[in-house]
Amino acid sequence: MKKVYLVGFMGSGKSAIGKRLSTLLNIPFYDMDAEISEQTGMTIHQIFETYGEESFREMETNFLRSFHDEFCIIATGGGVAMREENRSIMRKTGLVFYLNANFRDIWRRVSTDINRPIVQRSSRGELESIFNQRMPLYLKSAHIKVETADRTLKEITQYIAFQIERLKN
Ligand SMILES: Nc1ncnc2c1ncn2[C@@H]1O[C@H](COP(=O)(O)OP(=O)(O)OP(=O)(O)O)[C@@H](O)[C@H]1O
Ligand SMILES: O=C(O)C1=C[C@@H](O)[C@@H](O)[C@H](O)C1
Ligand SMILES: [Mg+2]
Repeated sequence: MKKVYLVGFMGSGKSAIGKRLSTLLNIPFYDMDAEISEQTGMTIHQIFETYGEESFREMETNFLRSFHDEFCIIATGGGVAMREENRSIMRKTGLVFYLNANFRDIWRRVSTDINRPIVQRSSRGELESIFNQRMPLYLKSAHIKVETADRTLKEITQYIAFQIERLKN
């Protein structure tokens, strides 16, 4: 197995769990949002404002296309699993975990965060409808669905670590 990808909606814990997994298993960790920010020297917000969302989506696909071969953990951005090409690259080059969270928890975690442009421009109802539209595509991208509701970050991390150890050869 080459890579471990974490997919799921904004606030489902991809970045937080990715970091913890990396420490627990001693595997390098990359956060796509942070990597793209670093490459461009801009925040995600600035990229959306300056170039538009579609250009950001191209940057995500380019990241996946060109990322080097390495056994590592990758926390994807919340929209990455929406593109067929992205799903195909992830499934071919690694093991994909979908972090399933309920919308109530997600809203509590992200509604006041200024760093997520899609949250900033959406009402609660609009965000919930995006969440519902995206769900089938997260499922389609994933090899394993992880239920996160009522579980601590530690419990979720340990469960995914167990699955990685089980499937890595
Ligand atoms: N199961 C959980 N229990 C407690 N806190 C959680 C849990 N999952 C996520 N969080 C917290 O919610 C916040 C958002 O999580 P995180 O930034 O990891 O989401 P994300 O999936 O990376 O979102 P995005 O797609 O926007 O990058 C963080 O403060 C994280 O610690
Ligand atoms: O769900 C999304 O579309 C996004 C999630 C974040 O990780 C960032 O990639 C960006 O804010 C867009
Ligand atoms: Mg993240």
